[in-house]
Amino acid sequence: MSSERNLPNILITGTPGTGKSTLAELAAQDAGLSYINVGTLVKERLLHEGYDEDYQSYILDDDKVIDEMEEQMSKGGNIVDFHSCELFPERWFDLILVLRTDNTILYDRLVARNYPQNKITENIECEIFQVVLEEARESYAPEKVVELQSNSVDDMDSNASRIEKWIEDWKARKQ
Ligand SMILES: Nc1ncnc2c1ncn2[C@@H]1O[C@H](COP(=O)(O)OP(=O)(O)O)[C@@H](O)[C@H]1O
Repeated sequence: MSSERNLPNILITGTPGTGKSTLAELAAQDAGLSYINVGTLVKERLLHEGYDEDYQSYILDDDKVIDEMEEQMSKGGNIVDFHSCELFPERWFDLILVLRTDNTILYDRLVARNYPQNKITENIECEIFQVVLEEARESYAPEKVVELQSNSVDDMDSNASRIEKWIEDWKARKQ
């Protein structure tokens, strides 16, 4: 399906706090692509079935999310940011990047966000057991899934450069 698009779609996923939003915004800006923060979209367009007070997060309505995004995704040129990846159609993405962060660094980032303890524990366990990476490998072709370290600002810069280069290569292959 990617042949129908003139620009690629990239998914940046990973445990909350690994740096998805920071990297996705930077990469979208560098490449002139659109940035889609699915969490924000869910909140603003009411694409959920309510709020889980214990985990302080919205319960997604997957069908509404897909319907809302379908048209823009079919055009290409999107960098999508979300902490889960199995709900999206496989055909949407040309590259799936899974950000990884060392536990102690991730812990400090989540504490700085004032997350409740149960949500911090859940997310640290999610990172230890590489839940999102496994989910990505099960949901997408293995050659499209790339794991990226996201511990430092240097990591972020090199990840942004890698994405920029990958987009250029994708466009060159299209011509
Ligand atoms: N590679 C990185 N190195 C250092 N700090 C980072 C890095 N990526 C993100 N951060 C910081 O970590 C926090 C969480 O980043 P954010 O992009 O909001 O994560 P996510 O979108 O995955 O929840 C922010 O304060 C951000 O500035």
